[in-house]
Amino acid sequence: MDYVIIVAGGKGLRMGSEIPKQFLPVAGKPILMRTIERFHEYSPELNIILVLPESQQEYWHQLCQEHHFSIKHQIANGGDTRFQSSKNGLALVPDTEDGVVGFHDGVRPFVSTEVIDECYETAREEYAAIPVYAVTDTLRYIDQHGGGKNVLRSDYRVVQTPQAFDIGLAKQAFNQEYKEQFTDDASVVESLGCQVAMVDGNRENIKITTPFDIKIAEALLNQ
Ligand SMILES: Nc1ccn([C@@H]2O[C@H](COP(=O)(O)OP(=O)(O)OP(=O)(O)O)[C@@H](O)[C@H]2O)c(=O)n1
Ligand SMILES: C[C@](O)(CO)[C@H](O)COP(=O)(O)O
Repeated sequence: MDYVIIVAGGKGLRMGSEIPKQFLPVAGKPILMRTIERFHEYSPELNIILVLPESQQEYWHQLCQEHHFSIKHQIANGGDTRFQSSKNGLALVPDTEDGVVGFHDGVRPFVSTEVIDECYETAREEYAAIPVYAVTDTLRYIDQHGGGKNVLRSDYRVVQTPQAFDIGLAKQAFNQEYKEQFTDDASVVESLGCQVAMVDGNRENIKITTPFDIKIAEALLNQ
């Protein structure tokens, strides 16, 4: 059986909104519902685990009632770091389970079902897969003294989610002690010494982080 862990346990500080950003409506519907719908559309059989701060779970249930949102999911408590939130979600996947588990940001509602499929199928064959896309701006490295120099952008990729792994591998990876460089789930798996395959992401799969991203999200839905 396959799983997706949708992490929405963060503080949304860069958004600065009164309502946590994952609940903000885009074209009338909370972002988090749009994200969950994408995975249900990919596969109605997929087991969905949603990670939310305990203090927001009651509000989420109210929103689900208001919006008649009925896609089945389990809920895990958010942690102080993304690593801890992912780990709390993974704890709800039985140790005996075979298959693939994906980790996806609750605030990436525009992932395509093709990209989800590519990540899951690549992880089934190669144990670990993440979606990436090429950098389109010039990139500049800034040194400790405030100086800088351009770097070769073709050496870099922008990383998205879902990040998909063999369940056994993910369980082993998240047994490690937390390290500061764990900014995504692939970095946790790589710290075991494993290779992570890259697949093409979709450019619209933005992480809604700041108020500007809400404008982009509205525009994407109105095109
Ligand atoms: N302790 C944390 C931190 C982040 N996340 C989740 O990881 C995703 C990507 O993180 P980001 O967009 O940076 O969200 P926040 O950490 O909430 O934002 P900020 O850094 O602005 O506070 C989000 O869906 C966020 O809810 C999480 O589940 N638990
Ligand atoms: C996981 C992620 O979305 C991949 O781009 C990203 O690393 C999360 O970053 P943040 O540190 O939570 O902003």
